[in-house]
Amino acid sequence: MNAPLPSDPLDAHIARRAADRPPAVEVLSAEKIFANGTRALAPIDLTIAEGEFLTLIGPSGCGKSTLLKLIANLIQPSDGRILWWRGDSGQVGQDGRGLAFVFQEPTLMPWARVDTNVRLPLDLADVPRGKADPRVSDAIARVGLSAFARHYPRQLSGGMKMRVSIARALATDPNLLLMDEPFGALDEFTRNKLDDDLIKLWWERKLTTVFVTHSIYEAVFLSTRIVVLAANPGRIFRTMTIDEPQPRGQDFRDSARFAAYCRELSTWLAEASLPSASGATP
Ligand SMILES: Nc1ncnc2c1ncn2[C@@H]1O[C@H](COP(=O)(O)OP(=O)(O)OP(=O)(O)O)[C@@H](O)[C@H]1O
Repeated sequence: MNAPLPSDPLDAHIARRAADRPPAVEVLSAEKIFANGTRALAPIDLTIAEGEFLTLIGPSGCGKSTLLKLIANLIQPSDGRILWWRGDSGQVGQDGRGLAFVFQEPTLMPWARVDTNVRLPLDLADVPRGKADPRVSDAIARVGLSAFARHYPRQLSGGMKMRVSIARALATDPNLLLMDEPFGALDEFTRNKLDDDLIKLWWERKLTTVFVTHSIYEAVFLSTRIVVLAANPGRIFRTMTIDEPQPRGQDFRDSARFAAYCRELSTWLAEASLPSASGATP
């Protein structure tokens, strides 16, 4: 097959485009050592441009979730800094910018209907009902669940529950969407469908997104850039740019270029998983 292989460092074209946009997130020599002494991340430097869809992938325990939580300001770096839109990440929420975090579990309130679940972050922020309700309806419509707004979570499939979780994130109108293996528990068909919808949502809003997955196919399909991490301690192993037209669909999945990206990424993941790459002592 003659499909061109993906470029390793950002190629000049993409680098120029990324340079045109302000950085949404800057990870500046951020390191994480947990209280028990586990060195989860060696100092990491990573700049995420506004509007990027960046995916973190790597062997189990390489620090993907830790890096995502650092970016989310859910945990603090042991050293180094995280900046959001060139400001301290602790300031976010106070400057009109916000983030939403989607976890692997949809974490819905079982006793509350879909619309009430989606309204939760707005209720917590004391947004008046008159303002909140249209945003809730819009978010539910965006994930294709308008007909289920008055249903309870127990009446929904796993994929639909995850859509509710995404709607809840979108209702807050975030500037930064962080997703930690959101579709990892779903079957492949449902996962592909949600990936199709997610890429459309991302494309409509150009919402800066940081996504964690174990799936090579999902990473290649969704991302503008993929960061491969290696473990012990977690660090950036390689970066792959997926410079393909958006929004992507089944034609991209079926293309020779998609297969070439996946093959290359698979090789990199295998290399990142070797003990010599992980820095583990034999
Ligand atoms: N709260 C914690 N306290 C101590 N060690 C932790 C803590 N959270 C994570 N770790 C350790 O930090 C390392 C990175 O964990 P992390 O969950 O970020 O990896 P991951 O790449 O997301 O893993 P997976 O792919 O299995 O979800 C692991 O060695 C893990 O055991």
